[in-house]
Amino acid sequence: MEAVPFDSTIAFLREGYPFISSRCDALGTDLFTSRLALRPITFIRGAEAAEIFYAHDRFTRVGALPPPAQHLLQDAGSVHALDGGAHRHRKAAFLSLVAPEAMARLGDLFEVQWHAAAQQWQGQRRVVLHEQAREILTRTACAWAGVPLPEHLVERRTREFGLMIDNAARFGPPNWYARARRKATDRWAAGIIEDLRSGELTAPEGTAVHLFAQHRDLDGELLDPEVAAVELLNILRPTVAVARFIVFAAVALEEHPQWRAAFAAGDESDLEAFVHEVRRYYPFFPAVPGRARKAFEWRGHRFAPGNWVMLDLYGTCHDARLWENPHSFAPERFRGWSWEEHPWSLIAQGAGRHGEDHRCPGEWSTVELLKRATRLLVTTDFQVPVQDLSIPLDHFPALPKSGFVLTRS
Ligand code: HEM
Repeated sequence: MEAVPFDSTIAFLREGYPFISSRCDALGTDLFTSRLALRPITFIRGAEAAEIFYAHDRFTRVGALPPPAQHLLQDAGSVHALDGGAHRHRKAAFLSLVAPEAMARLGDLFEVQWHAAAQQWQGQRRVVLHEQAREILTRTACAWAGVPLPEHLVERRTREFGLMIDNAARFGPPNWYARARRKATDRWAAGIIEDLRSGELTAPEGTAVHLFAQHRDLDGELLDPEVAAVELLNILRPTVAVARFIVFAAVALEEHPQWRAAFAAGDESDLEAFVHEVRRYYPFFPAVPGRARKAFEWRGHRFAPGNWVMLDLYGTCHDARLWENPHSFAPERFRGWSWEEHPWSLIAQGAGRHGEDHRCPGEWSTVELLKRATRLLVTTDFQVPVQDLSIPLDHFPALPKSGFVLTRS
């Protein structure tokens, strides 16, 4: 392994998720500088780095993600692109959607859609869990968010969300295609917001579409329909992305059958711990980029405003100083654990405080959906045929090559 290349682009793409942490381990540090696409960057890793990166508004996301990724993920005008008071105000709106009752409703809708899909599986010899979960989640997310989704649009919307997720870290034609397709999704979502505002459509209070159609920023103005649409998609797309974690939960149940046996027997005392371990152990977002807003110093390194920094999420979730045997799948480690007490260690979905920092407001949805999916995976009748369940770490975002094939006896 070359210690630190002058430009890390090729090494990062070739080595994938462990790139930052393997360099940090080799150098005995939590910080090193290099370049990505020739742009100077500082890579940081670990719980203290997570605190530096998330707390006290030290970093902005503006200008941090390359446009090909940004357009497919959070996009311009979103909560992610805001800082300070404007960010906290918009973030509070997101957090108003995730109260316990709303999570129970999300989980119930998911179960209904899962059972409907499982009926269809009966007529099929084999299905791919990742594809099925994406469609189930597209239906679930739209129903939960108050978005009308006629049957003839289900496949199309599922495909568009999938393209955004799969191609955010790719460059060239696949990314251009996904971005072109996203334009149609943006128009569809903006149309729904406009129909709601004109009264042509109604949605219950407490749903995401109702919220973003009515939401006013700190200046008292309604969001532009395009921005409200972006925020609506920032609920729908990542909810569909939970399909990857559902596949990882299925892999974990297959490779650690004692958990399948416990949950199937109705012992759910470790269900939440299992779900947190799925989020910690399996690779999803490798790292998050930001740009320094203020000058400060950490570990002898001087950060100047505008400096580009990348926090290692995967490496921090596998940091041996935080996790005993970090490369073992061991849900027991999360018994009695709470993210309020440990905001800087399980950072697969960002770090810090949800209301103040850029930490993911979808963590409760993710946990709820994963708990429901795990329960359904152990109670739905199917077989797991021999297949390659290995997860290549040099592909962003990762997934077993088979997508997890299920067959029926
Ligand atoms: C599929 C699993 C998910 C993963 C791996 C994930 C990951 C992340 C990460 C790493 C961040 C922090 C980004 C940063 O610091 O720059 C984030 C932020 C965000 N996530 Fe998630 N997320 C997931 C699910 C969700 C869900 C289900 C929702 C919505 C219901 C959601 C909505 C958001 C939003 C709106 C932000 C921006 C928050 C802010 O800037 O304050 N995510 N997510």
